[in-house]
Amino acid sequence: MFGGFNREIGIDLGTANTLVYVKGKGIVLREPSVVAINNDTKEIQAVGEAAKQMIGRTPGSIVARRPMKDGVIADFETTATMLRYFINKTVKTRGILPRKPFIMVCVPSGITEVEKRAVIDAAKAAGAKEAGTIEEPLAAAIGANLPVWEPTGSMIVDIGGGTTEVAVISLGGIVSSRSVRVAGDEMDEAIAHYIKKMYNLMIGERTSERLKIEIGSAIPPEKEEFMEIKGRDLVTGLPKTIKVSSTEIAEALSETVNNIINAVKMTLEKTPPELAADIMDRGIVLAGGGALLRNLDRLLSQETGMPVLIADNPLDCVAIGTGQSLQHRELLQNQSKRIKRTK
Ligand SMILES: Nc1ncnc2c1ncn2[C@@H]1O[C@H](COP(=O)(O)OP(=O)(O)OP(=O)(O)O)[C@@H](O)[C@H]1O
Repeated sequence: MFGGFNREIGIDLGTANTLVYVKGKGIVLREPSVVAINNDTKEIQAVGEAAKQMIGRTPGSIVARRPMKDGVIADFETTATMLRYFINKTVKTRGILPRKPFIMVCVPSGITEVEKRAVIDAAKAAGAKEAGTIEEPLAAAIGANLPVWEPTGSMIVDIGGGTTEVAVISLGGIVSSRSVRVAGDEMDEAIAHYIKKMYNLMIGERTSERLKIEIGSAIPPEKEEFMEIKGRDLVTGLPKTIKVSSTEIAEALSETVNNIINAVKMTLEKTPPELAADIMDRGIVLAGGGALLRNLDRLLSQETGMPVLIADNPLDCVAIGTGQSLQHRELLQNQSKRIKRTK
């Protein structure tokens, strides 16, 4: 019924970024999941990239916030407004959104039925003929081209902004999974904390993220790299510039990285032996922006004794998988009926 060319849209409603995928066109919108609100009037000042630029730079009355912080919908009203804004922006600026599309929205696993309903309502309010939701690990696995519909075990580790979702999937369903609130945001916080402790320097969220992306690594890299950063000296209260090394950032990240590795190990321990053997053959697949942290694949492989691969487009996997899942709506519906029956 919804098979018409590009009437299907997938939206990855992520903690850090929201992506819109249109069948036949690919990813057409990619913006930070940030909303700036005027606290006095409660009016929305900016959404997406414009709002992200405001983080840490707003006057008292305006707050730039991430309505999905920690991988859950912390502020539903704002999330719904943000979703509507992104759908409308896709229609207006690109003019490619089909009329009355079917919209599939990827949501963090473990959100409540009420929250799912509210996401569906927000998508409908933004013009969807019909809307559905898919859980993030399943979408990531589809986007990473794992054989999720077959009777074989696949393991996906999706390291996003707020959460790391580890799941073993077989026959279109999640067999065992673990979701921990330790991912990219926590890495940024760990870096800021380390710089404060070692240098008495306060740095902003965006500076820590740059350190992580530019010189961060899960194990100290063979070739040392350095980066200059600016912050506020906590002793003098004045701006100051310092030079930080990649070894220092690896040290700052070690605890967070270990927590992610432990989540993978715990999920492997709960995985039935036949499926574990399949994963051993195929390897653990990393997705999400956190998969790009240098040497994380190497360290995870050393720690688990399993092959570890990074998905082709780790940042886009979930959005692509969400869009592609529409082709398998019937399988998804059957699967969720099966899961409800066995609960
Ligand atoms: N090269 C990189 N190295 C390390 N981390 C990176 C890199 N590029 C992006 N990231 C991090 O990836 C995270 C965003 O990933 P992604 O877009 O997959 O998250 P999300 O889907 O929005 O979040 P969630 O899955 O929690 O809902 C951010 O924390 C970002 O800093």
